[in-house]
Amino acid sequence: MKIFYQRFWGYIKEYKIFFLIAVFGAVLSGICTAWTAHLVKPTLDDIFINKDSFMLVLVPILVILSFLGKGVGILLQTYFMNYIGLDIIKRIRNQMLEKMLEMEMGFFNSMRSGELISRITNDIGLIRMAVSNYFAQAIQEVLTAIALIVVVISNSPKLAVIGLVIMPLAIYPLSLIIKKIKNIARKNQEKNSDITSKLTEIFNNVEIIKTNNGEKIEAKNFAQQNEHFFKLGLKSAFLNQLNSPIMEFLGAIAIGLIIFLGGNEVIKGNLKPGEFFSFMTALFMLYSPIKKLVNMFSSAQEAVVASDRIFEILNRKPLIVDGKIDFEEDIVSLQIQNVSLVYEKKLALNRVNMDLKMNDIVAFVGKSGGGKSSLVNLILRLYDCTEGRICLNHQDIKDFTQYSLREKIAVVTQRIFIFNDSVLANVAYGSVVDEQKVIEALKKADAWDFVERLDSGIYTILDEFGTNLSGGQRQRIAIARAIYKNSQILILDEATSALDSKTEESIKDTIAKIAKNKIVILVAHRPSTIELANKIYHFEEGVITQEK
Ligand SMILES: Nc1ncnc2c1ncn2[C@@H]1O[C@H](COP(=O)(O)OP(=O)(O)OP(=O)(O)O)[C@@H](O)[C@H]1O
Repeated sequence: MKIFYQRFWGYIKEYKIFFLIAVFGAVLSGICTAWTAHLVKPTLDDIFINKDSFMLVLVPILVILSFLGKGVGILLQTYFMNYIGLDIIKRIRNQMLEKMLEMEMGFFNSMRSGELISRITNDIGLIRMAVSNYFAQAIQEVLTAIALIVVVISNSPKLAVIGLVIMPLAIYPLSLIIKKIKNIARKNQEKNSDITSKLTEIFNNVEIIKTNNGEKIEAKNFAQQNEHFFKLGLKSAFLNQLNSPIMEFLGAIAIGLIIFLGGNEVIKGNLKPGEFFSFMTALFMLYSPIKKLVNMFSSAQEAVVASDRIFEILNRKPLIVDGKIDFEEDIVSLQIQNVSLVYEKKLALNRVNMDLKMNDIVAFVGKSGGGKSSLVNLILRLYDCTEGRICLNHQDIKDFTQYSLREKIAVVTQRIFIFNDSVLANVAYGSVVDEQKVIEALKKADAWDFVERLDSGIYTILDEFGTNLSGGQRQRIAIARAIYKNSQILILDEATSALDSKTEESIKDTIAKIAKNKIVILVAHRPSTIELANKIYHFEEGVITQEK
């Protein structure tokens, strides 16, 4: 809990003025609340018993003013704290995505996408309440409680002892419950991640699920996870509610005792009725802030767990450390020197060597799983070599910033990314948009014919994953994107596998034409694609076995 507030205090400090206004609102409403309890005393003693006509006018005005003050205070507090809370949440959400995108590929392989989505949406949602409301509300409730305790003690210190001694007795059972709530909150949030992961998996694979008649299996698996989630939610709701009856029971004991003892004092004439009722009103009113504080503390457990999950990501350092040099010169050569790559335990590349020069068109061939795509991933620095090094113009790529390195490389991989945006934005993705250049790239990639015929041409919005395109059309958009980038290294990893032989032939001509002053790497199985290459590297189980 302490760590939680320390973490967010760092953020809140940046909104000093707004925070001070909110605290002023909290103080105002706290004082006004206590003042209303105090007004019971002049109402009884001065108006009813002493029949004071001046007080008859003054007390109602003071009542109205104190409620007005309370309302204004609450409004100031809630508006400014919500502003601070929502703004912090917005910033943390942005920071989280930026941080996640900085992570190496291994991070994404080990975390399910649903888990990441859940942290960035659900977990952040959970801390919102705590940051927006609990900080100022806690201040307000503590101040209200202190002010009411002052009223209680000033009316009868003797009776106050009874009321105020019972309170700490409640702390022990409540602390046990709160500990349990925290455990359940952790399980609950993990389960929520499981559910989001399952849903992402289902929606991303809906075609396969349908073709394999998997709807019932998926629905059943989901229902099981959902049932578990429901049980945890119910348990947490029950424990959260258990606080109130415990507090109420102990409160009733205190009030019963006070009525007995206080009534006795009034009968004996040691205490005025006004003092007693003011005391009782303040004590009744004291119950509300204390109950709210206890409830807030137990609800904040979810936020504490969520903030642990959020800061686990925010404090994590990417394993791929960015280089310092902006790589600006032209690429003349690419060296792969004694490179090995181990994914967790799997040896994917074993002491690979290669020396490529500008104007080379090389082909990586070999059986599936041989390590071709792994080498491409290393050149792109999506992973770091476990051993050996990769150099551009004889300088280790680790020295360069990842941004400047990837600016120099255009890739079409087996997995084609189409964004839910226009053809124009899809082709120019990551670069400055130039319509004429996009059309040129589409023409070179043999995609212009079909794009031109789309309803809005290059402005047609493509569906997520490019589901409104055929496999071959998707591939041609991806090739156009690589051509548009006009980088000095062009990597085509099975980039023409979905094309008919005539289109493939035409794209081959384009590649031959644009290969000038570039290094082109073709990862391929088909002999037709390999024809272009002046060097062929044969991969088998991570080793280059043949070189022509
Ligand atoms: N992210 C990963 N984590 C663990 N192992 C991986 C990962 N990616 C690839 N591998 C393993 O590394 C080996 C080489 O895979 P790679 O994708 O480089 O082969 P490839 O030659 O490109 O195959 P294909 O022609 O089928 O695309 C395979 O045994 C594969 O199972």
